[in-house]
Amino acid sequence: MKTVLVTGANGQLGQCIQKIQTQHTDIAFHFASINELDITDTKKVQEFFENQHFDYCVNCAAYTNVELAEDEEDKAFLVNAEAAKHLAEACKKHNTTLIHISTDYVFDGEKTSPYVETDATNPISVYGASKLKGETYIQEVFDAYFIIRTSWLYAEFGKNFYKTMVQKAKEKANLTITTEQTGTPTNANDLAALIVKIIQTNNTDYGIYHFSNDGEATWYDFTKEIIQNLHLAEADQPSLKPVDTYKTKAARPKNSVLDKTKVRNIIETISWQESLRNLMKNHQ
Ligand SMILES: NC(=O)C1=CN([C@@H]2O[C@H](COP(=O)(O)OP(=O)(O)OC[C@H]3O[C@@H](n4cnc5c(N)ncnc54)[C@H](OP(=O)(O)O)[C@@H]3O)[C@@H](O)[C@H]2O)C=CC1
Ligand SMILES: Cc1cn([C@H]2C[C@H](O)[C@@H](COP(=O)(O)OP(=O)(O)O[C@H]3O[C@@H](C)C(=O)[C@@H](O)[C@H]3O)O2)c(=O)[nH]c1=O
Repeated sequence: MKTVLVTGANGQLGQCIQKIQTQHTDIAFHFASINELDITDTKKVQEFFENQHFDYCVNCAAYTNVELAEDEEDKAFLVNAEAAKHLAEACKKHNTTLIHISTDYVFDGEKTSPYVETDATNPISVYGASKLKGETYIQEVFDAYFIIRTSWLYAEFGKNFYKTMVQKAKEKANLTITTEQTGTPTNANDLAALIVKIIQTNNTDYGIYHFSNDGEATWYDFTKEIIQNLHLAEADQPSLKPVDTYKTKAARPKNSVLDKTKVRNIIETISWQESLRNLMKNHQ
């Protein structure tokens, strides 16, 4: 029986992993929310690893508010960088493989084709910089890590762009959505499946991986597809307008499409439209 600690377990991704735990009776999960394990509490992290052996630690804990991070730099770096480093140190000491999640926002978006794992990073936001620092720390500490960079996560859980748009569309709001960024929406349930697959197959091809659904979209394209899948009557349709720029505090990469060639050695990938459709059949 493999033992797996999941930090930040009540977040969006953490809940997606919780949802599939019953399908994996060969894995003993310990789901720790921030209340049980605050990953910035170094002493608590050490105690946790001393009290029980974990074969894997899946770090779903993160500071994810891209806008607020511009004003809360210290907090973002504490959670996304310093705490990630301490987790890696605990993993190293206790022979635990770390599966850590990172982001497309480590790139500046100037590349005009999909980003591969070895491309130069150059974050343009505090959030992106804090996540990159977390990656760097982990790599400095040890080798037994999977750093999975993903993009534009959404699911039926937590707070995300998809859920905001579903709610606004149902309220018949006037939506103005940017076409300035191109990336790939990713169903967090698909990422949860990748994480479990790595664990189940005893994969030891450590390193950085890019994972997202297939294809590309602007936030406007994503919103349009969400609304189509709601199958609203003509009279209930919201107004949807593309705009060049939607004013925000944090800068976001113009292009953050990730190349999935490497990760396809582990799992198949599916188009973002298909995965969105699958989710919306069951959750609206
Ligand atoms: N969401 C997205 O679009 C994307 C996310 N990612 C990465 O994927 C990972 C999972 O993201 P997602 O599930 O969407 O994020 P969420 O914000 O939904 O979940 C993060 C969880 O971490 C918790 N948390 C925050 N600080 C701490 C702490 N100090 N100790 C323990 N837990 C803490 C949060 O608790 P609370 O809510 O109480 O603060 C929350 O439950 C993150 O690493 C994120 O950077 C990558 C690309 C896209
Ligand atoms: C709400 C809203 C946003 N936007 C724009 C703002 C922004 O450019 C874009 C995305 O909006 P959000 O701020 O919701 O998304 P954002 O927080 O930037 O999402 C990011 O989260 C972090 C955690 C990641 O790691 C990234 O991969 C990415 O998913 O859409 C509109 O154009 N219209 C709207 O009504």
